[in-house]
Amino acid sequence: MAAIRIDQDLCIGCGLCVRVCANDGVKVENRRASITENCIACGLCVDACPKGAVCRETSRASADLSAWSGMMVVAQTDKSATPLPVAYELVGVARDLAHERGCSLRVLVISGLQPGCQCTGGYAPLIDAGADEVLVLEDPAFAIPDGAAIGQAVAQVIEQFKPEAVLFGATDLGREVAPRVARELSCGLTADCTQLALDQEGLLLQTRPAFGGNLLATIASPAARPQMATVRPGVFSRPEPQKGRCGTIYHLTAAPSSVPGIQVLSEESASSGASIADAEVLVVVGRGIRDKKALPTMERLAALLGGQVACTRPVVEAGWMGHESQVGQTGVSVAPRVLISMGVSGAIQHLAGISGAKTVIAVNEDPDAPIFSVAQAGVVADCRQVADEWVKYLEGATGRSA
Ligand SMILES: Cc1cc2nc3c(=O)[nH]c(=O)nc-3n(C[C@H](O)[C@H](O)[C@H](O)COP(=O)(O)OP(=O)(O)OC[C@H]3O[C@@H](n4cnc5c(N)ncnc54)[C@H](O)[C@@H]3O)c2cc1C
Repeated sequence: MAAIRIDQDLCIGCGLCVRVCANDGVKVENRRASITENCIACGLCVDACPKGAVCRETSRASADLSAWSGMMVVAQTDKSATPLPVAYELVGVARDLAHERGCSLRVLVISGLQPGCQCTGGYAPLIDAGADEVLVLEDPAFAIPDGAAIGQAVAQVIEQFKPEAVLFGATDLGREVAPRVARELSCGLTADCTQLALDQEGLLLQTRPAFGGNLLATIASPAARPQMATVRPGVFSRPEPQKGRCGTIYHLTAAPSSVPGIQVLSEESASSGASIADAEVLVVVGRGIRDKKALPTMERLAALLGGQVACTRPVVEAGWMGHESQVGQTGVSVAPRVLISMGVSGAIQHLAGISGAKTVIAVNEDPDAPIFSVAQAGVVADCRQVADEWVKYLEGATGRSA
């Protein structure tokens, strides 16, 4: 990130910089301007200064942009050090960007296993998915999702390999690690991107919904490296593996952490089920189910279809389901093969999380509900009645009953 510097020899103390600053980030004393601690480096004062006395000062990380090249994906892993599905989704999009840019793609795997150990199946699938190099950063301490320690280690690897762009999955841990890395490297970070592209000069264009999804903001980072973005699980699809692709796997040892580590005193499972981000079939319930008592039927329907139940934000706010089940802008992005939407209006913040669904079947009493505009099949009816009938039919067809 750039900071603002004032050349005291050029400054005439006119105060135009103070007038344009919305943040009390600059003051004039004794006919000379100086930057205060409130400065957010927006640069309005740079443009306003008639004498060119105010300028941006580039940081350590961004000093020599040409030293940074190639793409990097930071791959979070599960307890067995197997990369999460979102890592493959990121490799797919980063591979396309690297191809367009004519550069290489490294995947940095965060492994909590003992040095030299690898997950079942190894890391070759990352190469099949598009990585040219896989760097396995190993430290048994990473078995604990400690954002501070992992962030510090990831920043060190990034400084060593100097990729021009780095992508993180917007998982709980990714959302904690990525800002710490950005802070450590003094670069920017765009959270929750839904599109990534390159401009003519090869700058990473990072697009994300803003203002409740009513606006798409495209953000570039021309003055700092690396360019960094987080992407939610399910936004991009997992690439088809290309068996036999060439690539190299390296094992790196993390430097000892200098941040105070997290100490685990006891463990309690927050949810027993699999993530809704990975479900092939989802029954998404909205406020239209009207009562928590309707949930068991929805769960039964989901089970009979081989899927899981997810929900809208009001259902979480009512305390009927946990936040890990919420689909949408402030929840999880999902990409099931079939999504059955029960009593969901289809607000834009909810639709932001279901764009990856292949087929949407919507059940709503209101024929004008916006959910129908994204559905391939729609039923105008009471969703509780439809769920009852559907469960009865499936139980009859399969011979199973609750
Ligand atoms: C910054 C921000 C972030 C947000 N993030 C999210 C998010 O991540 N996820 C999310 O879901 N929301 C989010 N919201 C809230 C969002 O704007 C909507 O309020 C929410 O999605 C509406 O949920 P709903 O469809 O369950 O409820 P409602 O809007 O109340 O819709 C209920 C629907 O059910 C229908 N209905 C009623 N009874 C029945 C019945 N018996 N059978 C069939 N249909 C019936 C109604 O016709 C209606 O269409 C966010 C809002 C903001 C401002």
